[in-house]
Amino acid sequence: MYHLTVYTHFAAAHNLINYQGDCENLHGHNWKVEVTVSARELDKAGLGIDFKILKSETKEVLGLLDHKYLNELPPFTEISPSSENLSRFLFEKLSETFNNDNVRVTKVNVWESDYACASYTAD
Ligand SMILES: Nc1nc2c(c(=O)[nH]1)N=C([C@H](O)[C@H](O)COP(=O)(O)OP(=O)(O)OP(=O)(O)O)CN2
Ligand SMILES: [Zn+2]
Repeated sequence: MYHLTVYTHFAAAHNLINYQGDCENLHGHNWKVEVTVSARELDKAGLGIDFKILKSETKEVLGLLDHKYLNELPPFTEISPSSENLSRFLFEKLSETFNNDNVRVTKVNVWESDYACASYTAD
């Protein structure tokens, strides 16, 4: 199995729901997002999936969140827009985009700072 990872980012505002502390107040982050897909086979060019496609399609999905107030967007009107919930949301959206007979999204890391990251994986 081949594992490919791309790295991109988005900026947004949020406030945590059901949280007691500073983060219940409106604030923002420049989230960094790492997407890993796994490919069983390579094409004739030796690629599992072209990084160009992986990056451009990932950016399109992140466009749903970029420069938005996350708490106004489903499902974050109902669940807290924590990095954990963002990683699962992005994992599911990116799986709709990329999964096929050969390629599957296997991990999404969401970094809300240089020091703190949440991940969602296939298992
Ligand atoms: N497990 C999680 N914990 C926290 C999350 C989260 O998504 N998952 N999110 C937050 C807040 O979003 C908050 O903005 C982060 O605050 P904090 O950790 O205090 O970050 P700072 O950059 O301000 O770091 P300092 O170390 O306090 O300078 C909180 N927890
Ligand atoms: Zn925050």
